[in-house]
Amino acid sequence: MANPFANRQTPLVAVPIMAATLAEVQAQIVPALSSGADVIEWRVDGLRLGTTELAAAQQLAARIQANGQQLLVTLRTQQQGGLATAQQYGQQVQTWCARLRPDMVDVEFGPVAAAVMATLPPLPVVLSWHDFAGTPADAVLQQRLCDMAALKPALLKLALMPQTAGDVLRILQLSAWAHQHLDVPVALMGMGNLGRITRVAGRLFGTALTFASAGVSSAPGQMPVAEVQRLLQDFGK
Ligand SMILES: O=C1C[C@@](O)(C(=O)O)C[C@@H](O)[C@@H]1O
Repeated sequence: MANPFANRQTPLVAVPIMAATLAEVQAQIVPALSSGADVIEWRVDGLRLGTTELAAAQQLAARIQANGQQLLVTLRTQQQGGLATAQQYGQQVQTWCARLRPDMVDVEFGPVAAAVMATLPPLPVVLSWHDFAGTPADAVLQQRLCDMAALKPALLKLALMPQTAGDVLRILQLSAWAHQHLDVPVALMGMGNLGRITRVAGRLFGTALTFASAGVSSAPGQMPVAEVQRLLQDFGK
């Protein structure tokens, strides 16, 4: 299985779809398809499909792939800033993979991550961890990244909430450190306005994936996709 995040010069750009109903997905998918983003992240936490709507949802997933974009399915739990319950988390992720047949899948880092990964189909796994309150100490984050890398996902993703310019610098520095020292591609981002620079400076600091908005934002600080693409090019020169 090829790793789409390996050896990237420029980060892949993902845009989220985050909807409660099929009608909302249908509306959000239109700008996402024409956005030029490499990846569409379908945040399925919070999505309620009626029994007759599954086939239509599957067609939307296939449309993303036919459009040459990679489909990332993410079920974000309440503990990590999403809407899904943590109950039977692995089972829920498995079910969404079977339904939408994505190209890659998000798994939240935690005590059950390894067991969850073992039950999934052979897809690239984006192993994620969020802190919506702050940016923990460097030693804590380095240890977390090492623990995550031990599970051998396709990508390690940390989203942190910088509170000071110093935190922003630490995120960028940690990104460069992880890129150099770990044998797994990484994506580190700062949320909120302060963190925005981390979403566009990835070419300098070794980030393999960044998140932008095609109308809908799934985290504070996401910028419009065209702006992110332009700045990624500018800062990488
Ligand atoms: O993990 C991430 C990163 C993210 O939280 C961000 O900060 O852009 C947005 C989420 O949708 C995604 O699953």
